[in-house]
Amino acid sequence: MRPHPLEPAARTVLRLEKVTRQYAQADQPLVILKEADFAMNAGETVALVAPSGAGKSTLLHVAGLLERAEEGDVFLRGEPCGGLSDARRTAMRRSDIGFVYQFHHLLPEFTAAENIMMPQMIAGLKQPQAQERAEQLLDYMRIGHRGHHRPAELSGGEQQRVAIARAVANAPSILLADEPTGNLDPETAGYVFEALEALVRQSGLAALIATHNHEIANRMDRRVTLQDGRVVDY
Ligand SMILES: Nc1ncnc2c1ncn2[C@@H]1O[C@H](COP(=O)(O)OP(=O)(O)OP(=O)(O)O)[C@@H](O)[C@H]1O
Repeated sequence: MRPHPLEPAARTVLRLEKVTRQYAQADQPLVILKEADFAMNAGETVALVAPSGAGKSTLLHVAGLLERAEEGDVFLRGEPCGGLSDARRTAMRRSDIGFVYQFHHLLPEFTAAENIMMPQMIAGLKQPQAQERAEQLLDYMRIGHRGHHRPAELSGGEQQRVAIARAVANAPSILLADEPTGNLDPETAGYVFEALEALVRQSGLAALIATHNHEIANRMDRRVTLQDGRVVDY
């Protein structure tokens, strides 16, 4: 249904509508998401807390256009994405969505700054501008002095802060994070998460963060879980 012309502009940046995602098995398919509905507004932070194997990563992959739903659709800023070509989905993902994973997945042969410059230059930015933004982001994450180091020369917390900076390098409107602090000790997890939260709040990103950490979940605007393949608030 079209919004009324006098309504304020829709603030929903991500919406899943009756999304079903299943994996083929020998006997019957393994259904992970079943007619799942979910919506997230600009600037909203949402924690996704569910037991291991419940489908958190699957939900993030479908929401992030890395996997296609068998049924239902994903809407990015109102645009239905299910029927789009792989190339178009990749373009939308690159411009609109940042991903952070449990492991940093930084390119080992490049410095921290270069890792953050890479997605910007793929998006067409010139090297000096990409470098300036990388340096700003490193400063913001309080690791400005580590920009010339390669990932192997950084601590786990520093590596993850570089990964977060890289995820937002192209100024996406949505951040999807899969256990972003799951590989860190509790103290490091705490300060990495603080940096992530500050960045999200400051930039007005909508963030969906899968986590087993209830302290982190409690700091989000909203908490959701997966129940029988559906997304429910708790
Ligand atoms: N490609 C695949 N083929 C078959 N089954 C899969 C595939 N990917 C995931 N699964 C299954 O789907 C279920 C949900 O997996 P998913 O990784 O989404 O869970 P999760 O909640 O993120 O778990 P964790 O907290 O352990 O990371 C699991 O039972 C998993 O084994």
